[in-house]
Amino acid sequence: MSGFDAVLVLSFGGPEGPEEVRPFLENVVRGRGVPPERLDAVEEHYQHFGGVSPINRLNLEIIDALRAELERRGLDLPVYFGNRNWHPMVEDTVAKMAEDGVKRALVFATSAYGGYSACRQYDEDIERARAAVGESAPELVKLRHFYDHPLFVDACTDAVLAAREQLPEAQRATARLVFTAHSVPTSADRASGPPEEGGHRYSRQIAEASRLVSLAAGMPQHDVVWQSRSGPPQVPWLEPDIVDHLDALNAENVSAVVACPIGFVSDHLEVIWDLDTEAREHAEKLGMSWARAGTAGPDPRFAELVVELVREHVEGVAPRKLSALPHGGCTVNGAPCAPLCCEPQRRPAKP
Ligand SMILES: CC1=C(CCC(=O)O)c2cc3nc(cc4[nH]c(cc5[nH]c(cc1n2)c(C)c5CCC(=O)O)c(CCC(=O)O)c4C)C(CCC(=O)O)=C3C
Ligand SMILES: [Fe+2]
Repeated sequence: MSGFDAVLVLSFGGPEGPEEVRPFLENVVRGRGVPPERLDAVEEHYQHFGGVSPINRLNLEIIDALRAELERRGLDLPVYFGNRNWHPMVEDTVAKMAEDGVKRALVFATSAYGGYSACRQYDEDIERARAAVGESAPELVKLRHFYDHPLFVDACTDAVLAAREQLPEAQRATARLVFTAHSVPTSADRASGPPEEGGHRYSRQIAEASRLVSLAAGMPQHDVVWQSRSGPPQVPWLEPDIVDHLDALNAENVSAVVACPIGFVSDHLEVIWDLDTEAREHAEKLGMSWARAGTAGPDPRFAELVVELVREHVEGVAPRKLSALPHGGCTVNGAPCAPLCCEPQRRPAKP
């Protein structure tokens, strides 16, 4: 009927023990000009949690919920799991899919957005994995961006409202809603999306998702800021950083913040370190109240969302989206969305 025989959940990956941290980090930054001092600092963040990132466990929870939701909808599609940077590696998973006789699969990448790191790099993963497997590799069709899907927006909205409830009652009405996403080099943001769209697809989609959630939450005044900056210091990245932004809000006499990590689908290490540890401590130092909204991944609507994206392909369900911005990301066998879409940036040459 639909012509698809499996779903592949494709994610970032993370270490599961102290000795896995460094090799994982080396995989992440391979050839990307991230200075060793930055890697040392990030290694410490991971070692702080025993060298275990929560990301694999959270992805397995998403997969369990996805399997149940597929079954509930009567869709008989096995779900596979593969990562870019750590085990199970996507190359091994796609090899297993080929062995199992999978011919054509839908790929759910665990990012709602366009841009090089959030979309195109997952295309590269698909291409690399298929090339490693060779002729028997299944056809892999990536599902589209979902930053403005009503189920994603609703899940984030309820998480924001639940976080606001954690604040002292007197501060709830005036608390500032602050959205965060992973920073990227400004050049990468400028190059994101097809050239005819004018660039900045990543930051525009983040801003749009944030606007939709802030309206739905009834907290229209909101800010969009960035976190987890990497790379060499001389390369400009999207700003302001959440920690600097807390200083700015404090100077404006804002006394409470609800932070929503809208750029991520689960509470992985960059959320529990950069927000729950660094930003929270900074807020406390400034005497500000701080509440962090959960990510959409654990919400039951998230599995429904993934299944709805699958049903767009297998049942011709009409795509639901709340914004007028285009949604890309749906391509075959790792092709870019359009010529020159989210072109990888040239990394600064080593001095
Ligand atoms: C846009 C974006 C997303 C969101 C889209 C998506 O979710 O895919 C994302 C997600 C994630 N990023 C993660 C971890 C890391 N990202 C790094 C480095 C970088 N990220 C970048 C961008 C993004 N990253 C960039 C431009 C770099 C610089 C190097 C390069 O150009 O590639 C580094 C290297 C060390 C450092 O931070 O310097 C680490 C360890 C984890 C897993 C955390 C865990 O283990 O739980 C997740 C989900
Ligand atoms: Fe990252």
